[in-house]
Amino acid sequence: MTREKITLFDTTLRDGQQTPGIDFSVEDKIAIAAMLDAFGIDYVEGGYPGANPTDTAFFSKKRTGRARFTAFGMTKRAGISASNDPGLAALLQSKSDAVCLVAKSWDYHVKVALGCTNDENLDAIRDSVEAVTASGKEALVDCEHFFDGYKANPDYALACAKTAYQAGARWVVLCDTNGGTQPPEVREIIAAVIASGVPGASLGIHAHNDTGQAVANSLAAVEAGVRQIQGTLNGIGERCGNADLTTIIPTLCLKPIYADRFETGIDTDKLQDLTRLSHGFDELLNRSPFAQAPYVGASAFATKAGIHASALLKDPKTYEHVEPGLVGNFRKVMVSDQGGKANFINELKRRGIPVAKDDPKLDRLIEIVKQREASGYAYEGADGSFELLAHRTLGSVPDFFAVESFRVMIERRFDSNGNLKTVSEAVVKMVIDGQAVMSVAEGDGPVNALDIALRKDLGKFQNEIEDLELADYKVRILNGGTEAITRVLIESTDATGARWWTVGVSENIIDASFQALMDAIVYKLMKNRQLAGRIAAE
Ligand SMILES: CC(=O)SCCNC(=O)CCNC(=O)[C@H](O)C(C)(C)COP(=O)(O)OP(=O)(O)OC[C@H]1O[C@@H](n2cnc3c(N)ncnc32)[C@H](O)[C@@H]1OP(=O)(O)O
Ligand SMILES: CC(=O)C(=O)O
Repeated sequence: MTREKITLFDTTLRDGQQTPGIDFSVEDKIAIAAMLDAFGIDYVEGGYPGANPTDTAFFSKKRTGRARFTAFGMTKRAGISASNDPGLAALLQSKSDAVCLVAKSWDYHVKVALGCTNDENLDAIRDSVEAVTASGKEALVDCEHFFDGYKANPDYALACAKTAYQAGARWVVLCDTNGGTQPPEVREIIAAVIASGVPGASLGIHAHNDTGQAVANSLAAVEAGVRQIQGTLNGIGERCGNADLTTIIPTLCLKPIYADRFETGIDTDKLQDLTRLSHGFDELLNRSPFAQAPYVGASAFATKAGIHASALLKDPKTYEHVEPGLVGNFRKVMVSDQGGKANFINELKRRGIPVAKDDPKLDRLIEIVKQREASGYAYEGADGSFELLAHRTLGSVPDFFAVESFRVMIERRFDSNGNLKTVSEAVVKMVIDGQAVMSVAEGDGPVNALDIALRKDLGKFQNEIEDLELADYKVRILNGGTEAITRVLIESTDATGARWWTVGVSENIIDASFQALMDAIVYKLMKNRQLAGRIAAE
């Protein structure tokens, strides 16, 4: 059976640009357009030429190879002709292949926002579409507020869609601009549009996520007959965002209910790039990927619960809806107080630490982890500390050095120029090979001072930790009030590029930091001796 094509339209660079806190430069746009083009998206909407210098510069050249490079802008204003409308002229002059015109389709908006008559708006839609097609570009029309408009005045909303179609728009896109429409309403209204004479093969859906239904509404629209989906990478977009293409694409490709009937043009190899695409985009935005994102999140195939892990390790299908590798993601079985023997054996094996299921030391390790997690530790995010704890419980860790004491002082004083300054100083006393060593250091803050002092003189191990760097530091207060417990997580890295997290917990933030710093150093010394960090490929 031949499958019908679902056309993928990406508006990351246009609606995504309307996300609070997101502001792309021309260079960002060039990089993102290239990523989308290479992935196999059919249309890349790049922005609004004429509205701002960035978008005008971006559209001074064609930026995609395979994908249709699409400019966005509004229909001509009422009262002037299409040929005299400067906004429309900027769209036609841009180096785009297609123009997506936003048109009002709710009579209330025509009256309130445009201040013109319903017929003048229909004329604006018709004349603008004709001007685009006459220029040799493909025309698309985003019918803004289509679903709300249909509920208020079905005849007028349908007239807008039909006018766009009859004027020559290749795609008439039904927009749930305010994001409040529900999937059954989407199905019903699209059936009415198709019955009015606009074929499903010319219809698209543009859904916002204000009730968390953008993906569901997009899929409902496909079921009802539309054949183009508009969305964004990682669901960015105005307010709560747009339909997330990183969820929609794998659903269309991997779920038989869609995959048996439709094709997206994204083949198996490309689909395996999906997680990389999603994370690469977040990297460009300088933000952490959302761990619980469907398909592509770090937790999407992570199993914490012991009962799940036990079955998953017998057959992954027991707790996975699709195989993680199909979208370029990984299975992860975590150790925590929610874990049973299966979680621990799997994680230890991954780290090259053999242990038998009936080894009483394994029961002891599980007991320690559960007790410690109850007191505030979190080992699922502290792989380095977990590995050290496992070595200490199941085998041994060399006594590289012993810390006799440490002291941290914070002083607010005037410096020699008379400026008030807060100074942190740390003193650490250690014993290495029977020899007492004392280090004193100043730092930007107390933890920094302690870190510098700890690593200032490690005797015969000093040259081994020269490349050790503190990459990240996170503090969490676990319960409020005077009983507050502090959990510190520290990420370390070294010249090999390896990264590991260590944890410390105490009523005192300096003490918690000290524990995490100590684990970071001991892990590094173990790693140098290939006693730790031997992680099997996932
Ligand atoms: C649902 C959506 O996401 S639509 C996309 C929205 N995106 C953006 O608005 C981002 C880019 N926009 C801009 O930079 C500016 O709004 C511009 C350059 C487009 C226009 O700026 P200005 O000319 O200063 O107008 P302003 O933004 O104040 O108001 C919008 C104008 O467009 C008119 N307009 C809005 N939609 C349409 C439409 N579909 N067709 C014709 N005119 C429209 C409004 O009536 C208003 O006209 P008015 O100034 O006579 O009252
Ligand atoms: C066009 C658009 O972005 C919307 O209606 O939401």
